[in-house]
Amino acid sequence: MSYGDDENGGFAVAGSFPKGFGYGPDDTETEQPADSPEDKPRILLMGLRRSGKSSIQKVVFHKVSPNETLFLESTNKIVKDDISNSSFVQFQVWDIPGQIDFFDPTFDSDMIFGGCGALIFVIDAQDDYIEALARLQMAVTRAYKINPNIKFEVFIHKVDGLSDDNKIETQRDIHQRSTDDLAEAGMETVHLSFHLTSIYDHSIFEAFSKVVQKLIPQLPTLENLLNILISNSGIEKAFLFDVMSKIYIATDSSPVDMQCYELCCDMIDVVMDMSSIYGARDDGAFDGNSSSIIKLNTNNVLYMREVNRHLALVCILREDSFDRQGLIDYNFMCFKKAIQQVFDVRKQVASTNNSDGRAAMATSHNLLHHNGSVEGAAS
Ligand SMILES: Nc1nc2c(ncn2[C@@H]2O[C@H](COP(=O)(O)OP(=O)(O)OP(=O)(O)O)[C@@H](O)[C@H]2O)c(=O)[nH]1
Repeated sequence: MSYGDDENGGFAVAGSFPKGFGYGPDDTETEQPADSPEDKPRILLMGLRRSGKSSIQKVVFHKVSPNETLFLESTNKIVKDDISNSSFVQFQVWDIPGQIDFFDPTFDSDMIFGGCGALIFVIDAQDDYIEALARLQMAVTRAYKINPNIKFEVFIHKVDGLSDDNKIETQRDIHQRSTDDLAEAGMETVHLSFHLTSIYDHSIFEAFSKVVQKLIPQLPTLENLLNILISNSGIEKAFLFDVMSKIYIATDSSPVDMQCYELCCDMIDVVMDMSSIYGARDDGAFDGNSSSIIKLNTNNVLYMREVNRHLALVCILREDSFDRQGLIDYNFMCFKKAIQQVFDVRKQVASTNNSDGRAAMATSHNLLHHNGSVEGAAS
């Protein structure tokens, strides 16, 4: 059974968009004015020196291998990395040097925290973290006063060096101490989220995915669409990936199994490598009609379909469900159309705002990169 118009019609997204978001300047197919880099929503990476901030940025967004980060030079000034050119997610990642002094008059906290969507605080779990926790509290207090909408994310990082028991104990201890510190400062309403991360496995991509998802206003709609797709196609798990960064911007509502996520990431790597060698386009990237099937010896199939220039659907399903590939493909086409509609609504809202003279200002919600025309991306 495929899903029809009635079910698709269920996503009333128009009213849910915040006013004033725009599209990425690199999207030549849109008519929206370009945001200046300073206006783009940003994710801040903070933490003590050598905690691993630059490494995270390089591994997730620049395809640097973890070993190459071993001898990274210390960052001395704020590094602004605009990742919107290659990615569906439209933001800047700012790497704030560990030694920066929040009370220094040259540190423009209003500007830095004002347009910030999420603040990621990186704590080196292999080191003594007492100083890091004091610093975390200082950063959160300062940032929250300026912008109470910031999402605070704590990466308990470098956990590759810890045993499983130790990881859990460290997370519990950091959680306890940091929430106690905040309560003492009268800020018990501030919510911190904790993630165990390492650049040596997929945990850093998973954690970044969770951070980015919180900043995507269309997330519930995307999740609904994925739920409908999988339940009607015999798919076990589906991820909507930003191909370049391997961040998944949405998945269906069944729990995420790390192994399954890793398989899907590996599939993206394989397919991108193949297309960079044999792809028809100069940039080697997928086009809108690309697909790939990998059959595993566990009787499962990995199936990847390109949604647009930046996004791909990667799903895992049992081999016997894949016998009905025609049905899956039909449902996928409906899914792709629905995704297109979601972003078309967004485009309309933005252009209405612009024609009213309310120029699109970037907000923390301004994350998704609209790919003007799905058909346009297909060769
Ligand atoms: N074992 C392990 N080492 C890591 C991990 N992430 C980063 N490192 C190492 O930590 C060291 C410091 O990393 P950087 O990325 O330079 O740290 P930083 O926070 O940017 O440091 P500053 O620029 O001084 O603020 C490097 O040698 C990295 O290889 C990790 O997940 N596990």
